[in-house]
Amino acid sequence: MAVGSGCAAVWGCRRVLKRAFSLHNAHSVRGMEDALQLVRNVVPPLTAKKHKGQDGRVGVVGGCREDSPDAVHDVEKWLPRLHALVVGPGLGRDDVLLSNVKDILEASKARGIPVVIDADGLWLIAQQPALIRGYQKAVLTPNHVEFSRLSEAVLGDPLDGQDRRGAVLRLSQALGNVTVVQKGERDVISDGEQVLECSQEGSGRRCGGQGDLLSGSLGVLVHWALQAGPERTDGFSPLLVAAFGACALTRQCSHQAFQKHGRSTTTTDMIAEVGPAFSRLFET
Ligand SMILES: NC(=O)C1=CN([C@@H]2O[C@H](COP(=O)(O)OP(=O)(O)OC[C@H]3O[C@@H](n4cnc5c(N)ncnc54)[C@H](OP(=O)(O)O)[C@@H]3O)[C@@H](O)[C@H]2O)[C@@H](O)CC1
Ligand SMILES: Nc1ncnc2c1ncn2[C@@H]1O[C@H](COP(=O)(O)OP(=O)(O)OP(=O)(O)O)[C@@H](O)[C@H]1O
Ligand SMILES: [Mg+2]
Repeated sequence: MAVGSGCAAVWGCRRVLKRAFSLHNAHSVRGMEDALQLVRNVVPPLTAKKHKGQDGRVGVVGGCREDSPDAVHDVEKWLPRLHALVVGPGLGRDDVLLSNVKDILEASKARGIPVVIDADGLWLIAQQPALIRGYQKAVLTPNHVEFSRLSEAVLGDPLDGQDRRGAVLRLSQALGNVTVVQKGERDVISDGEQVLECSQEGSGRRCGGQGDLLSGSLGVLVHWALQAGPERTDGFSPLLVAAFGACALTRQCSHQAFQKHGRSTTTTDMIAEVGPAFSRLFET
């Protein structure tokens, strides 16, 4: 989407049409370039006027400390400093641990802290959907199987493979418009109102840990998008745009790492690609 004085009129006209289309049809899926531009709109500029942590302090609840008796108290101390929390990567499914994670989620919601819930954090949500129902600062990032478990637990029916967009929309609505990302060949993202699909070219490698890269980068993008506000996301929810950005970044990292390492690509190789991938997608 070219935006400049010469194109202002075109841009303005297209923008009105797009907004009309997108607001009229809640299931509209936006083009990749338009959606990438929305992500660019929320990336905070680097300036000498900022200090450490100002553009995001993100906590990860990944299972090491959450097994201790004082886990909730220990983590709660950090909450006032955090802009977002990522819950789930590497968590495990131990009952005592998940009980602590439940209390940490309750404390985070009470403070209005945005939460990204992935992996075994989703195992907990499938068991207790009420934990995040209606908390519109939550983003869930299920893979195929995790989505099916959630769909079964919340809607009573497993994944409808035919109509992925409808399935994601319905699950989001049933959870009170939390944002849901169904990862897959194309990532389908919905806040129960609108739907975005990310088809950024990734790779054929399905090494473990790629979902962790997605949920971690999403923790940062959620903070940036909420800080930027809906006026920067053209009528789309900031969380929807943040989720699209994390999906595109993760897939681009996979694509770049696979070009270098082929079948031996691991998520560690992908992490090394975050800088160049981010620049390619979001640095104008
Ligand atoms: N960094 C860490 O610590 C990480 C920790 N992790 C943790 O590891 C645990 C296992 O995680 P996971 O993702 O392998 O198990 P899950 O999603 O329950 O799938 C179970 C089975 O479902 C199937 N299946 C899977 N995908 C499918 C598809 N697209 N389409 C169709 N079928 C599909 C497949 O069955 P199979 O084909 O093997 O019979 C698969 O074995 C879990 O606790 C997770 O949190 C991981 O998140 C990785 C990073
Ligand atoms: N069939 C596919 N083709 C291309 N990209 C895919 C495909 N399936 C998943 N991806 C991408 O791979 C990344 C991880 O998705 P995946 O479904 O493997 O998550 P996951 O199972 O939670 O990963 P993890 O092993 O970290 O738990 C996402 O960026 C997703 O878009
Ligand atoms: Mg995963």
